[in-house]
Amino acid sequence: MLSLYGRQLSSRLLLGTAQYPSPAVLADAVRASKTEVVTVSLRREMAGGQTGGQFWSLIEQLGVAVLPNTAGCHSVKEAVTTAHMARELLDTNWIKLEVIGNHDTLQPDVFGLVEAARILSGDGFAVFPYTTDDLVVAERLLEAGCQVLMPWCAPIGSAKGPLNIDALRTLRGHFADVPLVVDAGLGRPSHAAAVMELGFDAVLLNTAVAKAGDPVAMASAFGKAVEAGHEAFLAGMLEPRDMAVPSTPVIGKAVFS
Ligand SMILES: CC(=O)[C@@H](O)[C@H](O)COP(=O)(O)O
Repeated sequence: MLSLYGRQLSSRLLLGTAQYPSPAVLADAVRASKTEVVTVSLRREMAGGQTGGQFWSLIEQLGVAVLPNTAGCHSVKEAVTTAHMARELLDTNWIKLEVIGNHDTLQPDVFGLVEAARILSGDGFAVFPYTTDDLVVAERLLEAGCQVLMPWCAPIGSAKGPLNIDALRTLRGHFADVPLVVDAGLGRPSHAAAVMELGFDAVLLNTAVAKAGDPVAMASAFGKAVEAGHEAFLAGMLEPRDMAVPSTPVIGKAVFS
């Protein structure tokens, strides 16, 4: 079981709710993925979003936990205010904290992120910070009160997959006891399996499912890939070797003359 801020989850896939072709497809994708947590942009959905007021009843019907996010916030003040609104409206102290630092890359402003994380942790929030794969920033976020980290593997919506496997491996090695969720930039189920094979606890993704030719089938594929990657990690994988090693024993081989 995955434990995030004391909540036990069977699924290690967290799914975004934006950009689906229709509310019905979103609902079917959530079910097919078997996720138990969806993230919702408070700013977008409060502004009417893609589905208007019906969106919230749809999410309620799905029976999944809601992780509100501060997507679209570019300053500490905006992010903190949005988090407080989310807590009041959705009755949860969970917040996926995004403080965007650059319009083109949508990469986090890690300085603002640490500041906002400190404020919100002090205010009693369970903060899920969307961060880079930088080790020192990760340390600062933990010092600020975060108990979960969400490093990116590539820029949001890029579908590039893990750009810096070594940095992700370093994070995993360094923070053996901290739940680490890879967030953003995944494009294919094999990307999800690859980071889960490194020992990450979960992945969060949106675009690769919502924008797939068949979002429901893709949600199902990602769900399976996450599970396969985790199972492989637990099973203990063979390290790559330089030399060939025969997989068929020589002793007892039939002799043809
Ligand atoms: C929905 C959400 O929170 C995104 O900001 C998240 O980071 C996912 O990124 P992808 O869309 O690249 O999967």
